[in-house]
Amino acid sequence: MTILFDHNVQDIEEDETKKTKQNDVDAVTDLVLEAGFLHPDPPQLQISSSGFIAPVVNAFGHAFRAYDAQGQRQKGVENFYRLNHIHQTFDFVKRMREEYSKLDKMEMSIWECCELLNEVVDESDPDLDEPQIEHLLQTAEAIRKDYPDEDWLHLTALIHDLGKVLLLPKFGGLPQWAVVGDTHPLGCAFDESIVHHKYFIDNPDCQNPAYNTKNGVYEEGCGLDNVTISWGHDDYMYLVAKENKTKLPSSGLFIIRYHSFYPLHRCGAYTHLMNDEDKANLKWLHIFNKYDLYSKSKVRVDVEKVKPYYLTLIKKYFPEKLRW
Ligand SMILES: O[C@H]1[C@H](O)[C@@H](O)[C@H](O)[C@@H](O)[C@H]1O
Ligand SMILES: [Fe+2]
Ligand SMILES: [Fe+2]
Repeated sequence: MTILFDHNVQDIEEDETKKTKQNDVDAVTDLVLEAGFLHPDPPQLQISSSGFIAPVVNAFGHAFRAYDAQGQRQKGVENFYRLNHIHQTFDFVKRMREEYSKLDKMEMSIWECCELLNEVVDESDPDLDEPQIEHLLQTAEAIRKDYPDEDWLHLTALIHDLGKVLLLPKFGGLPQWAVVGDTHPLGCAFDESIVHHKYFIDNPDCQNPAYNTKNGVYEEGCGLDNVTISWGHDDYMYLVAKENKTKLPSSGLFIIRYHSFYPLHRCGAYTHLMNDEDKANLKWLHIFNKYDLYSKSKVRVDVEKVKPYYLTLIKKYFPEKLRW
């Protein structure tokens, strides 16, 4: 089997190498092997310098995040991004943040929310068509295996996509383009690395010269907290966690808030807007992203078996009931 090194994340991983034992990092591989879509030839695993083993193909037999591949699912995904890029404007995001900061939609616990995600399927995702609760547990269990001592990271993984409840009628029933998919800043130029960039041509913000330069309405180094990012499940869950006074560390909140910001954490775009705290937190986001992306598989996690562990974490970091 060919071994490919993932240079993108290499520098962060060097610090982590000690923590990560080779025979402890096969959670993802196990899941994929059991599902039976790995073959020794051609090579279907990538091994990064830390020993993290990532499958090269997704459950549909395509490369991960292959937005330009042919197929029915890709067509739906492209249409999703067309709508997302046309309708997410600076003003739209401001209105959404105002509305959802009220947290007046619902009262419930974190676990109750996990169960609600059983109803949710994400149309923006070329790699997954399982109910979202599977994805939450797959991500959390995979990261738990490799980072057994970082319980905050396990819980962060479990809750990172809970914001997708915005799709449900009780939470306003927002359309998919306002909830899922990758995110990007508004109020400055749309970077070429954004998936299906061509559709921004019909976004009204393109007509506003103040929004069309590299810095736009921002100052270099202003910090991501001061940047308006397209509205969706990331920012909503960040608001919920913060306003309900979670005890998660700032790196956990950063992961939740920016995990869909692929132009930044995959492509290195918009880094000029970061401050020092963002840079420190980005290291954890890089680690998290591998598990978020490559743990997507058809192999189900036994929910009842792992539930007691996650309930203790929820109790440690969150109040019993949260306002949503
Ligand atoms: O399609 C996916 C999905 O919606 C994820 O939850 C999100 O975090 C990713 O950025 C996106 O590409
Ligand atoms: Fe997500
Ligand atoms: Fe996710």
